[in-house]
Amino acid sequence: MELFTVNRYTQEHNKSTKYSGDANEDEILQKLLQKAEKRKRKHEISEKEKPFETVDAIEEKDDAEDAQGEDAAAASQSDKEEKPKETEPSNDFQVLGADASAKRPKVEMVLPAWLAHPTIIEGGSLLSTDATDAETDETSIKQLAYLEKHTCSALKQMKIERLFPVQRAVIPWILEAQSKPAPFRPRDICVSAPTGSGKTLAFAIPIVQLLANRVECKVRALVVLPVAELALQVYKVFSVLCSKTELEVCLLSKQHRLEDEQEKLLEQYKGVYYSKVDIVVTTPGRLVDHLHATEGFCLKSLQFLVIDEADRIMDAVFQNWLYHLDSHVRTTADQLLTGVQAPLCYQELLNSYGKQPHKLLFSATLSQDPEKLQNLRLFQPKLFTTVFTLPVLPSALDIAELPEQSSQFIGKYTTPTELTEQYCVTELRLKPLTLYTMVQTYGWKRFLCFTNSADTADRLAFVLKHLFQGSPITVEELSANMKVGVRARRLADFAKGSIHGLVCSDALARGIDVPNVDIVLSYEAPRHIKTYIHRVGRTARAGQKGTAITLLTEKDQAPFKKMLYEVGKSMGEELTVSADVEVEHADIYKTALEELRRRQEKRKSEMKVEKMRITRKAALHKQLETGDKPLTLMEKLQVKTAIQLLPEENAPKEKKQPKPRPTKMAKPKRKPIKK
Ligand SMILES: Nc1ncnc2c1ncn2[C@@H]1O[C@H](COP(=O)(O)OP(=O)(O)OP(=O)(O)O)[C@@H](O)[C@H]1O
Repeated sequence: MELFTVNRYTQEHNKSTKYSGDANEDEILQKLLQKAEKRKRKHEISEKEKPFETVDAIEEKDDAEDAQGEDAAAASQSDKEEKPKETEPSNDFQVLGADASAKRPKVEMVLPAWLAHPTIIEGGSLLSTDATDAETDETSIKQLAYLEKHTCSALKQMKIERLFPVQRAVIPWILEAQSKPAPFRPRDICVSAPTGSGKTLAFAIPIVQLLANRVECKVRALVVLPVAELALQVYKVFSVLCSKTELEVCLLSKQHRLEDEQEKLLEQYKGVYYSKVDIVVTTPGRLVDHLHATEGFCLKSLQFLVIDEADRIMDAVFQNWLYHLDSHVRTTADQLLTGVQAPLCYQELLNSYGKQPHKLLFSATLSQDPEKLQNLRLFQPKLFTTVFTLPVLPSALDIAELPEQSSQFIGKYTTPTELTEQYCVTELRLKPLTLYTMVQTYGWKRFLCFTNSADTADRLAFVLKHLFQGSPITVEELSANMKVGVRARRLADFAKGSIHGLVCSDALARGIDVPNVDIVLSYEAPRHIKTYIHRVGRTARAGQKGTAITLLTEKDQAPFKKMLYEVGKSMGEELTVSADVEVEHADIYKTALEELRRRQEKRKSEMKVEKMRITRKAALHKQLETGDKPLTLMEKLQVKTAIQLLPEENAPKEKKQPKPRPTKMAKPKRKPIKK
């Protein structure tokens, strides 16, 4: 600072020799601050463009103030006094367009009444532990008059004796809403309940009961889930419920061939297509495939549209599936799924009665954003959510502000009461070793470990496999990079117990119901609270106890704490790992890391070669397609480089190369129906 002062203000310094160096510095600083303040105020005033107070007038005023005293504190004080005036609402008429950049008072978000005032799903623990409760158990399926015999017998087959709170709230409501005569159309519902609280049965039971007495087989219920694994899980639940009725359920997902699914969906008789199924469980992508490619796939009789993990499906575009579905569902111009909302006029209600599906949305992290929900054009929506009280005392935290709750419903992100949350602070470079040490120390036999990306999952699984070599613990990877079939096998092995730990990417964090997961580890702190809620929700399901542990670096701690705090959660207890144990395993860790480095290098060079091969093939392909047309200079160069990189390969045999067949949209193969 002294250097700066001497160089820039030598003259002043020489004149005012009576001041010490420090005092001079202070004075200059003060002047600079005042100048900055002046400039800032000038800017603010010019922005506001007050009609009766020009910038010059303000400058004069400032000068006068300066003359009164050089004290910067006083200047800032006067500034502070002026500020409230700026935010005071003016009673004057506002000239449109003249005040566009002026600061306006903050507008508070106001939720629609149905979101702000939900129906609360009461009920604490999912498991009945009370002895007296067991004797006079009103929740027992035998006591619930609204459950049909076939449902009770299916539930028994699933070893379910009581209904969970979300099921007790939602099932009778849907059954009653559907029993109303025309033109009373049931209100669409959104259900927000914790992970593992039994949401699947909450929509599956009423749908099966309401469709059980149908005469003609038509697609009357469509259940949409974000990933194939989830669709399979929900399909299994429907299959058991439908097995006691005449209803047919079908799974449409990328796990099967399109042609096989078409066979299962429809049959043709005298040129007319007939549906072979009543309930379709699918993913958005596969649904769009069938809407385009399956002739005769008709959704005009759709009575129920269930969107499970609704926030995930609404967040992603998924080939604009809702738009495609809309055109298949509507029968008249007004009955749009995504377009005009059905009017409340009696005659129009009567006309549209029974022609629009009853929409049922389910999620553990349902979006509060009315704009997103707007896309679905919900009819008079109703929200069911679980009771949720803020468990964190504000005094226990160093974060100053309480989360804003005014006019917002709380309970958006709820976790099961049986879940214990913990965290462990470690160094970034030691994370795999810490994880390994924890598994060894606590003897975990069924754990899931989530990473923020599929690549990290791959690398971590590799290191852990090396670390666990020779021990009875088996660890495998399960990520979106793998084929659906392999993922299914891994999950089955984990469920059987032949794999003890799965290292997963977040693609599988949602909805997957693997029984008896003891521990969910977050190897990396999740970036979003929703991800955290779904990850930890893989344990403590259906009333069982479970623990979630997050590995954090020093840097991760504050943002993670803030993220949890914003939804009224705390980080829980800290778990520590002995440094001695880490030191003990340092050698094998080092070897594992070296192995990983070697593998990564090998992969990198393999990828490079592969890239070149693809480039060369693409260039050759183009040459064949364009016939006599010569290659561009860039294409020639690409081919040349690729050939240089692959000396072992012979020169391309262009003429012998089969011409690639033009890709065609798959056409349904149908067997002729015997008369
Ligand atoms: N009434 C019940 N009694 C006992 N177990 C039940 C009951 N209802 C559901 N379950 C079991 O609870 C587990 C979780 O159910 P389900 O998958 O429907 O939860 P979910 O709320 O959809 O969870 P997520 O939000 O993670 O998808 C399943 O294994 C299911 O079989």
